[in-house]
Amino acid sequence: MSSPLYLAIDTPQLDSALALAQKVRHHVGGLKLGLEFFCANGHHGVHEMAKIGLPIFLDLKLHDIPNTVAKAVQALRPLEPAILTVHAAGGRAMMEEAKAVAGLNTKVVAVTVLTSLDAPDLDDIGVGGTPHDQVVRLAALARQSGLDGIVCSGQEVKAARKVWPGGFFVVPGVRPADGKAGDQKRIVTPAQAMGDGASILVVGRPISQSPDPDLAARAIEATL
Ligand SMILES: O=C(O)c1cc(=O)[nH]c(=O)n1[C@@H]1O[C@H](COP(=O)(O)O)[C@@H](O)[C@H]1O
Repeated sequence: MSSPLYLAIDTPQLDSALALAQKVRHHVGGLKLGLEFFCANGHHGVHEMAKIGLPIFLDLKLHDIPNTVAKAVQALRPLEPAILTVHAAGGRAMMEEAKAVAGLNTKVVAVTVLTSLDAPDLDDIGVGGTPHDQVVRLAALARQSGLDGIVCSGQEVKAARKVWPGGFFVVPGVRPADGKAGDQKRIVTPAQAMGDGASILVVGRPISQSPDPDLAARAIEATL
């Protein structure tokens, strides 16, 4: 079985992205390409990364009116990503349209509450209640909208799994017990996230900033 560990390749430089992916490719299950990579390298960059032979998770967190998001998803179809993200806060119609035009082999997953936000941050943007309640609410909405799953922190994955037993749950913001949180606020260990029902884990800096990325990936894998 392939590893549930997806490496977040957060760099705009194609050569560094390729070099990092080559180093860890035997110990991760997929590569996540985000906004900074895509803005700098576009479709060409995704094609180059796909040559490594691992599934590609295209994390563009689309969030706009339904028509615009649907057209963007259509424009991404030739890339055939294994996973694609949209923001659940874009609403039901936006999620329905994104799923309707995505390729059959692409899982469309909705970002619920970013792992960099805590309860006071939600309050600042006018969202009452806890991250936990908001994640559970948006998980139910993503499910009703026909998506394949959600992105949430490891702190809510157990509760989200209860409302959506068959969902595909992506958990970023995981940190080994001695790892630096950085800008992440709702962190758990990789083992806890998997035990609580994550389908895959997204890990960036604990691997990419390590002096030995392959060793760091293997050390995380060994805890799962
Ligand atoms: O959609 C994501 O992947 C995502 C959602 C979220 O709520 N939090 C989050 O950190 N991410 C992504 O997961 C990765 C986490 O990176 P590290 O904090 O370096 O492990 C980054 O690429 C983020 O863009």
